[in-house]
Amino acid sequence: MDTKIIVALDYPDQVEALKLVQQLDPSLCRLKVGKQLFTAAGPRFVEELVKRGFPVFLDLKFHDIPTTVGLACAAAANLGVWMMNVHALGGGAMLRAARAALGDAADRPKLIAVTLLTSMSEVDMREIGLQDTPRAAVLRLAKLTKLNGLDGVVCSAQEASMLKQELGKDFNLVTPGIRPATAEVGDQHRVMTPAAALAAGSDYLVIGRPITHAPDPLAALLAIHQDIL
Ligand SMILES: O=c1ccn([C@@H]2O[C@H](COP(=O)(O)O)[C@@H](O)[C@H]2O)c(=O)[nH]1
Repeated sequence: MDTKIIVALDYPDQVEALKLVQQLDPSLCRLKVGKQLFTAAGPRFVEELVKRGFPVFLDLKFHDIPTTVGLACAAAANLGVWMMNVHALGGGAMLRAARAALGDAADRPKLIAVTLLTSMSEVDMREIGLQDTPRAAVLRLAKLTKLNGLDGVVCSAQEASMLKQELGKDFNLVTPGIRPATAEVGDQHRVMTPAAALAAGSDYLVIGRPITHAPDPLAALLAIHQDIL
């Protein structure tokens, strides 16, 4: 099964992460390794997840000068990950360097760019000098991402239908901020339920705490599968 669910393994170390991973298999979910787990467990743990057959999204959101980002993307590709990302706010030259570093082999990792973090509201945008709406900023950054040859973006599911319409069905939309109706929203602002996100055009749903903080994470994941059947 080509699953659309990406479980965010936001755990303090590999021992904690493996408690969940050992209950999973690649037909149930893809896995995301972010800054916390990567910093604690390192690249060898990413390789271990790849070895177990999971498509791994390395969510390190690179944002630096173009040369540094290109070299970081090349190093990430060597881990055998399925997907990696950078921040679109790094600009066109940085996006091109990231894309160029991955080459054109058929099995290269997918490269996507974060538009506007799903935790950000219009108030947060004003604080950093962005004067438009989240939708306008996301569209602008997604267009820049596509123009520079990347495979898709991280956005909220609230922007998914607009982006599918504007940028086409092959441009991947990876959406965190997914919350089953009964889940706590926490620090996310632009959220949607799993079923609504898929209906809106999300290609992949990134889900962390609604699964990892559940009393029975496997049961929580299976319940989401049922919900989106
Ligand atoms: O805009 C973004 C980009 C990345 N994330 C990451 O996704 C997960 C979401 O976890 P939840 O516990 O389901 O909120 C987390 O790893 C973030 O770093 C995001 O939320 N928004």
